Amino acid sequence: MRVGCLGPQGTFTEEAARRYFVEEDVEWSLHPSILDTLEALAAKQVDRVVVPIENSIEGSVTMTLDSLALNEELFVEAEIIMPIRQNLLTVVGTNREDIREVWSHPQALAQCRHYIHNMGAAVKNFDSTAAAAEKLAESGRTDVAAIGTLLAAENNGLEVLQAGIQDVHDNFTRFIVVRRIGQTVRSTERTILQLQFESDQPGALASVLNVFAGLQLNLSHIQSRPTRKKLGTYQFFLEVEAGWQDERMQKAISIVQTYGHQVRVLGTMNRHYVM
Ligand SMILES: O=C(O)C(=O)C[C@]1(C(=O)O)C=C[C@@H](O)C=C1
Repeated sequence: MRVGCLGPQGTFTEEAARRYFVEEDVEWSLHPSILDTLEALAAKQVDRVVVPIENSIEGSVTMTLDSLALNEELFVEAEIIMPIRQNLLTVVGTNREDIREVWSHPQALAQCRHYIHNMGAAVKNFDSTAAAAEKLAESGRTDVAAIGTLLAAENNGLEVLQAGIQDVHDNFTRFIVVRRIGQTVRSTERTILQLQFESDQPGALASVLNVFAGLQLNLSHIQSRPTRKKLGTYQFFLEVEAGWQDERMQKAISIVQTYGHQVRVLGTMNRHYVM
């Protein structure tokens, strides 16, 4: 199986993907950004991709949600949860007092926001934590640090100046495994829905939420995102604690559709912890 994820080697996503697909015979394909990873799946260059969707400190990875919403070919088939330990990586011989800039992926920088603020350093965004580590090693700069994995330090000959620098000790990221639509995916645990309202009316969202409540379906996540059509108009992503094939789930979807709202099933997934 060909599996795609964010590269270069040593990203958190690659770590999660390798731990999840541990028993499969995988041909790995690393991509420069989350968007490129999902595009490779749509273009049939790979069979599955793993992308981050939410972090316990910083919240949703909106690029992933928006891409799922825009591309009707994609379907989520599993969920992976992995603990995230951020590390301050430097060129050998760097003094902490000399660090003026910190380079990393925006999600990683956000997870260490207070730590970086206390250092008095500026931040610079990269497409992945491993890309930042690679660029730091190439530059040889001793006034810059990168934030990333221990593997990225090892791969690039960087020193781990400090480990576990995320602002909250218990830090977890949720990743999803995505495939192209086609074959039926079975799961018992969770379904992701995209909800769009035809018109803005009082109680529209409340009436939808009541349908799930009435059928004893627990919502584990709700996120609003712009419709991208008009300022101040939103679509919603709901995660519901039941598989797509669950009778109550099917019933909830058809009731919401009879209200005239658009509901699309973005995937159905069981949860896997990789430690
Ligand atoms: O840059 C990486 O290493 C990634 O795998 C991306 C990513 C993310 O976008 O959330 C994955 C896990 C961590 O939360 C930090 C960064």
